[in-house]
Amino acid sequence: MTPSPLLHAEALDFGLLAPLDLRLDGGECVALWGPSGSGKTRLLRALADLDPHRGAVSLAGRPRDHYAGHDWRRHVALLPAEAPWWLETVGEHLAAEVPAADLAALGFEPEVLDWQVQRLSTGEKQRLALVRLLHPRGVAGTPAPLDGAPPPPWVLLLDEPTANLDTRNTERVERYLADQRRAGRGLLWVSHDPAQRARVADRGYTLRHGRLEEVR
Ligand SMILES: Nc1ncnc2c1ncn2[C@@H]1O[C@H](COP(=O)(O)OP(=O)(O)OP(=O)(O)O)[C@@H](O)[C@H]1O
Repeated sequence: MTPSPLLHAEALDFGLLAPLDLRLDGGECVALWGPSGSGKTRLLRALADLDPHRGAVSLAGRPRDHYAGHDWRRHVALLPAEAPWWLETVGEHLAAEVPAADLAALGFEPEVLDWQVQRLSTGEKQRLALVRLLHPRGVAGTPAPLDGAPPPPWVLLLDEPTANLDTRNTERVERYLADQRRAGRGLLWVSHDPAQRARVADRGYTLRHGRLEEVR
């Protein structure tokens, strides 16, 4: 029997594209690309259950309805192209126990937690939003993971996570995300860069003529 995919969308319809099927396994990185305005962000938002949609989406074999809304979004976590920041300091946005190793992997000293958000550059915001995706503040009662599963999030929906970064920081982010794959998380990664897709992804989906097509 084929094991169920980590994330599975069947006949997903959010009003822009033909109803689409998509699967993502744990430990897999799948690239997503297509022209500007083709619907990549809206697809990620539908998978994260942030916008209305029809069709069946399941996580670890359990349908969306099995999970409370906040629990789904904790497990199927979206990194937007421009993540919002609403509190004064970086540290206020992150879990109190955010590992220094995660900060260091993305080029930060622990002092970054005291930095004012308003001083952050675009690229610093992008890298710190990735740390926050893995270690958000104020997530009550992290559910016990399934056997062998990493702590949530299990799926990372990444909207051009290196768009504002130089080569060195792009490498840091790629390494950090490779570590997340090794931990068993599944990555759906929007990238316009064919060289990056070849480096990081096992396969891909492209949006063409209002349809999602799988590319191997
Ligand atoms: N809330 C919304 N309501 C209606 N249309 C929307 C909404 N958000 C986005 N759109 C439209 O849906 C289309 C797809 O937008 P989307 O942001 O998903 O594109 P994209 O593929 O991510 O593009 P880019 O590569 O430029 O980021 C665009 O025409 C956009 O204007």
